Amino acid sequence: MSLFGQDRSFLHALPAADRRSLLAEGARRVYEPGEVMIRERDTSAYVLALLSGWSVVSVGTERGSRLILALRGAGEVVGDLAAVDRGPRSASVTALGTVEAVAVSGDRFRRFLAARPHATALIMRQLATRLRSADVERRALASETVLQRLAARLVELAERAGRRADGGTVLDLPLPQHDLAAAIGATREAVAKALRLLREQDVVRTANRTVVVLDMPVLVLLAQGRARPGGNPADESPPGV
Ligand SMILES: Nc1ncnc2c1ncn2[C@@H]1O[C@@H]2COP(=O)(O)O[C@H]2[C@H]1O
Repeated sequence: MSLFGQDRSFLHALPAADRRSLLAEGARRVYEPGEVMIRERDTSAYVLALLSGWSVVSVGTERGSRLILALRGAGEVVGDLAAVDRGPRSASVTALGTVEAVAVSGDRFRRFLAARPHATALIMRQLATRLRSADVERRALASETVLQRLAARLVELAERAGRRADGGTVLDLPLPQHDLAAAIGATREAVAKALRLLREQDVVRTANRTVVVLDMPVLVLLAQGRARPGGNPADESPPGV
């Protein structure tokens, strides 16, 4: 499962001349931390090419909570679905920190793609990656414990946003810790319980906005469902964890 996009973002994969043309089609915008850049179900159709900062893609749930679908950063485009299919916005996109972007109207973005088959192919690849990731996510939700899903998320965040320090891998989370629950489709209580298990076994250490992974090999095994907290095969996870 993956919160992040492809290694090579849309803007970076475009030839430099095309990248300049696309950015010249739009207007620069700066979003403050927490500002909604795109609102779920809106009928707007602009595309945002992200220049810097992190944004979070999420949907509201029936229970009034939110489910985090993805994190998007510099070089990526968001808002492509409405621009392509002219439907309402499929999700909200919110700035995590300050985000700098260029907003290109849906019409201009479609014209840009129509004139450049390789750019259209990149968008198709992005959609394919997203669909694959959504399939993996559905399987995880249907079959994995909260502990396993949390471990997998932490491994991913460590690989993509981790740095070696403090005797482990420090995750300077682009995501506040309390959003971890929203990122694995679990309740906060279940995530707090899973984190406690990981802490008790010295697999992670947690502080305000950071998580330090102390034992990556065990975290990876937990993510793969090949280890149990405490390492005792008889030590079954309680239901929901
Ligand atoms: N599962 C997802 N993964 C990554 N990005 C998404 C996902 N779902 C929606 N988005 C992005 O969020 C945007 C919301 O507005 P759009 O539907 O126009 O386009 C959407 C995509 O760019």
